Amino acid sequence: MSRTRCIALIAHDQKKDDLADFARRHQAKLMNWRIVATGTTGGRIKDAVPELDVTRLKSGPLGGDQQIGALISTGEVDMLVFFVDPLTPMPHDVDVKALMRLATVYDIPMALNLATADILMQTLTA
Ligand SMILES: O=C(CO)COP(=O)(O)O
Repeated sequence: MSRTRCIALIAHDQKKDDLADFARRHQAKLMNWRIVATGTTGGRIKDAVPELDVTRLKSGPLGGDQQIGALISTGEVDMLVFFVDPLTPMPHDVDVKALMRLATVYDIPMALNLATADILMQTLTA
């Protein structure tokens, strides 16, 4: 039997409202996925849609991006939605870059903004 597919959801602070709204709008499809999220983002998703299966990892600046990168490298994450804030300097910018690099290395679908994430969700049959 195949395992439940896993999507990683992350948003920088200025984009968390957008991601909470994204989770609400795509709730029906996301219900079929296991979700992993960085700490604060995961809390916001749970608040927005309590029915979703969300595993919260560490907050991004404390290693959460790296944890998600590790899960990608072990084949446990099938898709990445990461609403990045391009206008704010981040102390953990190197971690953000490393995560995007691993998503590219392992060739998993990766959406870095709302428009692309919406298109990605539309391609999912369930
Ligand atoms: O900083 C982040 C991603 O780089 C997100 O972390 P939080 O979800 O803990 O805010």
